[in-house]
Amino acid sequence: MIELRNVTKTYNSGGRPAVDDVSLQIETGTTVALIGPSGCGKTTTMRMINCLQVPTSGQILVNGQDVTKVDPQVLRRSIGYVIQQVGLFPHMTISENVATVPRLLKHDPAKIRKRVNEMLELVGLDPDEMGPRLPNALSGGQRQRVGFARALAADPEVMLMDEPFGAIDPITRSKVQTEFKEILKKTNKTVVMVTHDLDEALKMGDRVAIMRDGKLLQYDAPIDILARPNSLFVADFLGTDRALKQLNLISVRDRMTPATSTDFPTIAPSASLHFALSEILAQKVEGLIVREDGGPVLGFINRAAVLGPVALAS
Ligand SMILES: Nc1ncnc2c1ncn2[C@@H]1O[C@H](COP(=O)(O)OP(=O)(O)OP(=O)(O)O)[C@@H](O)[C@H]1O
Repeated sequence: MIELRNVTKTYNSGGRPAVDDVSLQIETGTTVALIGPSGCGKTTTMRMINCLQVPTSGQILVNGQDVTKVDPQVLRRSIGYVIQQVGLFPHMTISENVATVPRLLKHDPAKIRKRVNEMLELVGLDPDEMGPRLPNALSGGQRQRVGFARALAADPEVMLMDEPFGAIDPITRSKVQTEFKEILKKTNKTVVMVTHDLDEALKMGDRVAIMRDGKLLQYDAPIDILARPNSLFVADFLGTDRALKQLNLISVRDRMTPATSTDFPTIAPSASLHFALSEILAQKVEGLIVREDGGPVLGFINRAAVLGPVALAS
């Protein structure tokens, strides 16, 4: 668990704080996305967790331990860090890059080799094909995967991710987001990520922290933030399509009813209500049969079921 207690950071004494009295708790195994307008203090907040910045006042605890009391080298090796520019060492092979922290930690070479291969496989790269290559022989999306594998290699409990998908094209980004999210859940990482992309924050975050002028305005699950923004600023920030955004966060499985007819197009149970609505509109039908590809009928979803659950505060 990561805990920020009344954390303030002022870069210039007497100036406005970059981070202003922020308190929040991040449960083990969950992901928090920090989001807000440029300059609101997201990056500073994240960088204080691995002591790349030191709080002016307040405390940051990782598993009950004050991060400013831990040797910075030890702290940074125990916290994975993924950044947009990836920062791979250009003259080292992909395998050597992924092995960086385990080598620093002086793990056994055979164990490191095994771990590197496991990590490359985990992020969808073939160790035999990709491992011997240099970073410049990879695409941007592949390099991002290597950066992620490198951060995971030492099996840190905590991962910090600074705009990790910023440099990837939108289609690859969506795929990589889904894969990284699954890996982070499977490996039970506690994650703090900074993003400028609201859809990314809503997709990746178990909770989203919305900041403005150094202050934490709202800290809630995506669905709750969309349903109940606590200020005009947050409501504006979420945009006028926040009802539609809620549909993205709920799956067909959660809203389907028993099927009484099979005479409709089909949709997968894991599809979002947003996708179901667009299919219903595009195909001009009343509803859709829910089933896995080639599997038995699981249920039915109609327009009313899609639109019913959207709850918006007035
Ligand atoms: N090293 C620094 N020295 C002085 N001021 C800084 C430093 N780093 C950040 N700041 C200032 O602190 C404030 C918060 O910056 P920070 O980078 O944390 O915001 P951010 O929300 O991550 O911004 P962005 O979305 O533009 O990356 C800004 O006003 C910024 O100019």
